[in-house]
Amino acid sequence: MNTSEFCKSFNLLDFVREHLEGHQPFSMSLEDFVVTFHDVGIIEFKPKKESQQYLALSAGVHGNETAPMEIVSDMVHDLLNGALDLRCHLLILIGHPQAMLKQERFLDFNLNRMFNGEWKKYWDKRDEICEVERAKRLEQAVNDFFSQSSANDTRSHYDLHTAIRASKYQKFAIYPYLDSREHNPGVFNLMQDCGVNTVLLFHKPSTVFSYHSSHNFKADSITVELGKVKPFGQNNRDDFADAEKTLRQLVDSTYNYDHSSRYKANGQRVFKVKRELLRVSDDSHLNVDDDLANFSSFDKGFELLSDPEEPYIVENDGEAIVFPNNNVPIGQRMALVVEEVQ
Ligand SMILES: O=C(O)CCC(=O)N[C@@H](CCC(=O)O)C(=O)O
Ligand SMILES: [Zn+2]
Repeated sequence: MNTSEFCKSFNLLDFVREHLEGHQPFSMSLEDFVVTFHDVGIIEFKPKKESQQYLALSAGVHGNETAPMEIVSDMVHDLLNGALDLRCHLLILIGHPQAMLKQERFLDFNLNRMFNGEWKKYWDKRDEICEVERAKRLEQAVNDFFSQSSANDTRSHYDLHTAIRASKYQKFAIYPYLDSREHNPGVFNLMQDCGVNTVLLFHKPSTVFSYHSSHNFKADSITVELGKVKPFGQNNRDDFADAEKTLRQLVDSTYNYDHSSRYKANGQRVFKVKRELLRVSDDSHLNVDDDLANFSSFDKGFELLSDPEEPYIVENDGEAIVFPNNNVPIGQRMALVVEEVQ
């Protein structure tokens, strides 16, 4: 097959399904860029014209979160076929090919709890936990990508997800802890342009993918929850139109970064984490319905987390919950208790 036939028939998700065990790297030179398929689900586009923008887009770090994978797959197809221009350095990552094949969140261990070197703690168990080597490989890809940039270049990483349950605010983002850096208003504005009107500020270092790139490369990184988990083919792509349009504008550089505080005037809600509720024992149990929406709030005095040793009783009216999950192992997050920043 020649390059043009390869590009015309290329479907990223099918290609990933066909190369689950990995493949040898290969590159193709097209008119405006060189594209390198480094490994399964790891594709880098290098523009032939100079660019100071380094953009990493990851999707499918959880294998059942299909809409973001469909979006980046279509973008790759359009790049290869000249329907989308490339004006930045671009890294596309399909996070967890094996979980994607089964449309499951993860197979052995939550991949999005393995970054920022956390996988090293599980290295001896890499034969039992398939996510260990994948976390290492993804980190390496991000490290190689951002290491090519210099101090004056712009680095960004948008880790695209969909949430298990519905949300009171349908699209929201989690801005990782920034160590000593300031939040970038441009990121809030960008989120708003993606249709994301709620941003949650995380309060401490973590092991999620967006924290890895933020912490190690000072990238403008953020985890974006674009809607609710649905099987492949059942996503209504109109629901993602603003996000998709904005991501494409980042790639072809028609997006105008705006560092004003317009997101405030436009009513973007900002929350901060008050408490992370961890499973401390087999008896830890969140007293919430399975279909309770993210950002639902409670009255003071409600026993949100039952546990013989460490229950959590709501301390103030209006405390809200995000990502409640009774199905996590001991030591992992069962929920975030959040409150709105006024
Ligand atoms: O809906 C849920 O309960 C989880 C959705 C999801 O995968 N969220 C990410 C958020 C990562 C972050 O906090 O930046 C996760 O839990 O990994
Ligand atoms: Zn996810």
